[in-house]
Amino acid sequence: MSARPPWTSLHAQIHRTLRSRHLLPRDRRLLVAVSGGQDSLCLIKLLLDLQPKWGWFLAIAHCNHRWRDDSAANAQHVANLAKTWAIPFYCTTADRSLPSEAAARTWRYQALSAIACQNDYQYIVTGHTQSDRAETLLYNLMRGSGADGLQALTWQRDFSDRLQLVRPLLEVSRHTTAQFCQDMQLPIWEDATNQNLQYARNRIRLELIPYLQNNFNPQVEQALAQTAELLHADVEYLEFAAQQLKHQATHPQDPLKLNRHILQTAPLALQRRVMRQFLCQALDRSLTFEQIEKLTALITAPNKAQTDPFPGGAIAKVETGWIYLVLS
Ligand SMILES: Nc1ncnc2c1ncn2[C@@H]1O[C@H](COP(=O)(O)OP(=O)(O)OP(=O)(O)O)[C@@H](O)[C@H]1O
Repeated sequence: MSARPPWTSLHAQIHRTLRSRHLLPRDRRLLVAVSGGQDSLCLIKLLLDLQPKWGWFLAIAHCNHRWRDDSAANAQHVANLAKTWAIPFYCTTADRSLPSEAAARTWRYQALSAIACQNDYQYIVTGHTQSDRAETLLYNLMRGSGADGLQALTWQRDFSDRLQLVRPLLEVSRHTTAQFCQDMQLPIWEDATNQNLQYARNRIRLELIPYLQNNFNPQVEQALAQTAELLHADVEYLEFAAQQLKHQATHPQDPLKLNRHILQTAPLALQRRVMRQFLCQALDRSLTFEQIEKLTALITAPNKAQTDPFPGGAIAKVETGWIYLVLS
């Protein structure tokens, strides 16, 4: 008989989080995204240890960006771990060079979704931590994000009707995942690019956060993550209220026409969100703050006012009580 795994306070914390937030229901098929770094190793070990209580079917997915000389060795390292734990392993390798961190991220999520869909997994689980959440909030704050960007990394996100992304470690610091890996003797694969100060994200992690911890608040990561959590609830509510307002303001026979009188009585926060939802849906792309502001301005603009063309050529115009979008 194999010995039972040790039960630590972190096991108990994650067990409680999964239960209270209903993140990963029992008996589901989970695809765990493992880079080989400390956070995702901590995640997979916790899920393996909790598995008997929850009845999940676990598998590992690794994405090889081919960014580093040791990328193939890194993938092999994760493959070996999956073999040791006797769980399925899926690996995708990029077939083109990925020009930026953002491009790599987009490719990675597409690759993970494809593996999940082809092999019938309902959940992709990642090892994002409280520290990632705090860093993402700071990064987006400096880029001028609204609350939507500052809610930074949510516990779960729908990829489709049948596939969800879940991040169970959002209340766990990177310090804790490192300690856990050490205690459990998990073989971390160190990613040398994490130390490269050319990347803004690394400068935030290695320079800005330590500065804030030393000079302002030792618990700054926790405080920022808490801000993200509060903003998340606000954003959820505002998006819901905006959806309802958009529904009321949309012309019953023409989805490209909005009633200005209804919008004029709403607060600016909702006007902006309605305009963003309306434009994103009609043009099927995300838009900049300035483009949404131009459309919002039409709510109170004189009759016959219009915007410059949006990407793709569409123009919004005012016709007495209505704003309507003319697609090119
Ligand atoms: N190469 C990889 N293969 C599989 N999973 C990965 C890989 N890289 C990252 N992940 C998953 O994503 C999580 C977050 O990693 P990291 O913080 O490096 O990514 P990121 O680019 O900042 O992602 P995001 O934009 O989603 O925050 C990891 O804990 C892991 O679960």
